[in-house]
Amino acid sequence: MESTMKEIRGDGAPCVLDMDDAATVGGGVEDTYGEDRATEEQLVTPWTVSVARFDDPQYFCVMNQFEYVCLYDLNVLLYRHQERKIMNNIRQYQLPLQKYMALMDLQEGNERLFYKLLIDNVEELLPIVYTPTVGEACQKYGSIFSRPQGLYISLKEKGKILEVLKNWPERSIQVIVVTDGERILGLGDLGCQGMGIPVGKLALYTALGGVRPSACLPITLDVGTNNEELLNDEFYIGLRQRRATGQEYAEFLQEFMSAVKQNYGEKVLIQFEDFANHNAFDLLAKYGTTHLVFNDDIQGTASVVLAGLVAAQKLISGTLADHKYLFLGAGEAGTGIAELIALEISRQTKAPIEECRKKIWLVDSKGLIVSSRKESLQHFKKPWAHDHEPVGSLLDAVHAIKPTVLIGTSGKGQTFTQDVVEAMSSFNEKPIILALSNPTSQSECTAEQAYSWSKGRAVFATGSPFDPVEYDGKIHVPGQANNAYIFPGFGLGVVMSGAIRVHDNMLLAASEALAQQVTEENFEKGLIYPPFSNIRKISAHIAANVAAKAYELGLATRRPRPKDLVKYAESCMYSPVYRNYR
Ligand SMILES: O=C([O-])CC(=O)C(=O)O
Ligand SMILES: [Mg+2]
Repeated sequence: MESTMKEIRGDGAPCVLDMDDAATVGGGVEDTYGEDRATEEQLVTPWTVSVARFDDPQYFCVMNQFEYVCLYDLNVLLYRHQERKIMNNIRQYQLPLQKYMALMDLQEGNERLFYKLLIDNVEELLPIVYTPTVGEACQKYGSIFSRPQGLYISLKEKGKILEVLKNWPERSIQVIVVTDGERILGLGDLGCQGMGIPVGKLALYTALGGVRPSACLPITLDVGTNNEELLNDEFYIGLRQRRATGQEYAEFLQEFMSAVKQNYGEKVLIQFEDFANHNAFDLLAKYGTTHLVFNDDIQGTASVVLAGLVAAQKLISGTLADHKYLFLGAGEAGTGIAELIALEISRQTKAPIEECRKKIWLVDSKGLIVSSRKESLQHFKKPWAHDHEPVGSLLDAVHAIKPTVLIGTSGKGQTFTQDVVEAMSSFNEKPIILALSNPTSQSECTAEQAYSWSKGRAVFATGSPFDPVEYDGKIHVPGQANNAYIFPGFGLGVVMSGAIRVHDNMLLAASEALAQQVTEENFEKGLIYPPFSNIRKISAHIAANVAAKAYELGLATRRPRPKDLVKYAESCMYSPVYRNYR
């Protein structure tokens, strides 16, 4: 008979795990600070913890509790009262940036409460701690922050990056999100001020994917900036020099990647975020074979879009192979999505991938990518240079290709004009239109424009959040095709299986799991993504599917393989529950 042990889940419900599974609760990383809900049944004497970690935001609650300890049931006080009070405070602020700053203060001051709030109010707070407000915060980062978050590693630290990493107080790191700030969302080069992005992404790793906060490390590599405005800004927080390039840049990155592996081992997930195209593809290709790396903008975005397209087939009764795809933008997101679509069509139809790529067309700043341009194209665009006469504009390309799916990833706002959307709607009963550029100001069109110009017929989703739109008496709800659906669950799946490399099939697995989470009720509203309110459940399914694929591919090292991977994923997820004090 198999041995079992009783567990208490984050929501208080008991669940039973196999002994083997229980032995690796928390993804196998030691729960140094008692963040796991697995330890929350144990009574803790507050002063022992507070002496040890009195300055730590995770235990700020302990200080508060001294005042209340005899008077109230602490959990009730801290959960219900404090949470309501702080949400109420946050709602008082008029500007999203003020809300962002209040939430960052909370994250610094009382980390558990911050995560509790974020998890319980995810749809309301996601646009604040993440896209689009995080974009504005990055633009103003130098002037709004008194206490920096994350770890900055600058060119000045060349030769001693390992020492710098050792300065970070946490030892058991599972996920690093790193940027060099060169392409922050669609806002361009924000240099060191890009730190808001790794900080925000990792907050989502914890809130949406359940990776423990202490296991997350946000890093900004300061290699200079080419943003003249920042170079002349007295509040700019980074190096005042132009960006390092070529060999200097490559050597710096090499030292960083080696230092990470030396310090944290082989199983730390390194997520590249918002690097410029000219570095992102090379870094992924170079380190994909030696490190556990994932590029969110290439691979995460691809996986979320593929999920939406698979789900959309239910609304239009087709298969991926039935479509013709046109992209505006041939950078990381555009080519990353295109390649994953081609891979999935090839998997479904057994046709060679080269054939499947022919269904996909890309437009860049010089027009349609066609074979006559091949010689001058950057390497990541070459697979998309098909035979066709040159076409200059997006509108002409829409007329020439007659796509069924139009995807915007160029980082430029208002490029899906009325003419473009009307053309799409003239030869498609239900045109699929995805305006993916972030933040809101860079969106290719708004939800209102998409629905009114298509006369309510578009199957529409965006990278940044948009409110529902009423058109012709019907409410249309635009989905948010943002990689936030994927990376938290994907990362959890990688970490909990102890995967040592990321494989494309793991991205397909993530995509498949997300598409399966779209319900009939969601479809009825025209949605091709489930709501974020269920994201932790969704993340557990994504993690389980990714982990299953990692085991199947022989890339997982955590043994034995848990039998029920969804239950195991849930058991690994951090829940911000206060501990009980004597
Ligand atoms: O951060 C987001 O909202 C999505 C993303 O990765 C990007 O736009 O670069
Ligand atoms: Mg990004």
